[in-house]
Amino acid sequence: MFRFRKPERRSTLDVWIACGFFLVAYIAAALLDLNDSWRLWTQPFRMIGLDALPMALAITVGIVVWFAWRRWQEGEESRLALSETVERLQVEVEERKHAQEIAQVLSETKNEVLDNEYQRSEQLAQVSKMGDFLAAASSPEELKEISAKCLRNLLPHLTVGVMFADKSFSRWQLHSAWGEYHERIHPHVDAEQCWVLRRGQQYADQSNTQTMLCNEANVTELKTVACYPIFCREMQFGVLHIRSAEWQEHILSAEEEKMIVGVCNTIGLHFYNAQLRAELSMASNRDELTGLLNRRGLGNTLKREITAAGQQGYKVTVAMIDIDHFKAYNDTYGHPEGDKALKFIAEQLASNLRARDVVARYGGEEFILVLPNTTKAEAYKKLKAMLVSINKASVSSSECCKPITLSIGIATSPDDQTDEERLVKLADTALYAAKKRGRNCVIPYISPHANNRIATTQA
Ligand SMILES: Nc1nc2c(ncn2[C@@H]2O[C@H](COP(=O)(O)OP(=O)(O)OP(=O)(O)O)[C@@H](O)[C@H]2O)c(=O)[nH]1
Repeated sequence: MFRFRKPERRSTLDVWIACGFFLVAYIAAALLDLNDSWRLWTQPFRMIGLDALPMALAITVGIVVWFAWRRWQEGEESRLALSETVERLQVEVEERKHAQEIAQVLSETKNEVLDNEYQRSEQLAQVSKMGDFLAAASSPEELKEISAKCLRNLLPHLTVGVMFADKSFSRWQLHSAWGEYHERIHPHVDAEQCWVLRRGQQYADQSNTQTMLCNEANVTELKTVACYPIFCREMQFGVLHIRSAEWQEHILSAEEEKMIVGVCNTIGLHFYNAQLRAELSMASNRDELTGLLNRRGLGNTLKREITAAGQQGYKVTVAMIDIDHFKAYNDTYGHPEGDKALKFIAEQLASNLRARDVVARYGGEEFILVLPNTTKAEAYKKLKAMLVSINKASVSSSECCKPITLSIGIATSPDDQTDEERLVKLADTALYAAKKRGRNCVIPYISPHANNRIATTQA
């Protein structure tokens, strides 16, 4: 392709070209001069003495041709310059277009990243809110409700079932389900059939073989399954079950999965804490030796019963029970035998009660019975019979080294007192009278004076 020459080189070339033209014109003129017709044609000029005119004309023609050629060449050069400029501009336009496309892609990616970040921060806010609510939950039912709600907010677009263990931890009941195919999720699953529960790990199946699927997954027409355990320290509390009607390599993206596993672990931790709290509260309200309520456990129960009795207009009778000569029993047969005897009495008392009655170990060898909806006379009759039956049972039981007798004092609310502590104190006053009266008897509280009199009267 023709390229532009630099101006200084072009001017030198132009001189040479002009000389060339001149030479060509001169040679042409000389050759023409040899030609007859040329001589004939220039004859008139010679006759009038203008011999040089043909040469001058030839030179002029040469110069004109040269100028025409120069003009043509310059036009060619500017056309070339123009086409190069156009080419350059086209390249520039292409480059700009490309840059614009990159900018567009970058801006879209940025928006996507921002959207994802926003979504993630929303989800984190929800998870942290869930953590607060879970920490404040006061029952397993509340924990289940809060967990299911949070999971629903995090995975609203999928078919999901949230299952929690029943009391025996052998069956997982469907608590909540949502999504297009939620009706196809089974209402319960047995622990032995669930790979998540058996392995204690998340389980996903996106193959179309279904060989490893639990019965729950096989019977439904849904295809891909992903299950996540809700557990803590080997204790399984629930399962998050996600289904899809399509074969999918991943139901959840890697990011979503990471978040869901974290949420399930948090829920598991709260269930575990709640269980620990319940066990702790149970332990602090229970007597270790007999398994009965202890004095702390009794406090709340007695208060509740007295309030209910006041509201519903019935009577509650409290019986304070003490084993007779228990120090001597311990001294004679040893402390371990004394423990056995205490357990025996606890079992006897519990087995003689109605479902609503409460028995507690008040301390040492003292027990308390709370008998709702029982008058003093009814309690007296019932406890007298109990006294005899426990004594009889102790005779034949291998738990007791010798027959055991009990002394019992009773007081009734609202007749004697409506305050639980004072009511127990009155029952204790009656018990003191029973001891004084010779033990192995039931004494109702009447008044300090009357009880004193009863105590000193021979049985
Ligand atoms: N084995 C055993 N003995 C206990 C336990 N708690 C308290 N005791 C014993 O219970 C006995 C109570 O004795 P006391 O308060 O003198 O009464 P008692 O000997 O039963 O005499 P009375 O009540 O007047 O008939 C003490 O010897 C305590 O050591 C326990 O958990 N296990």
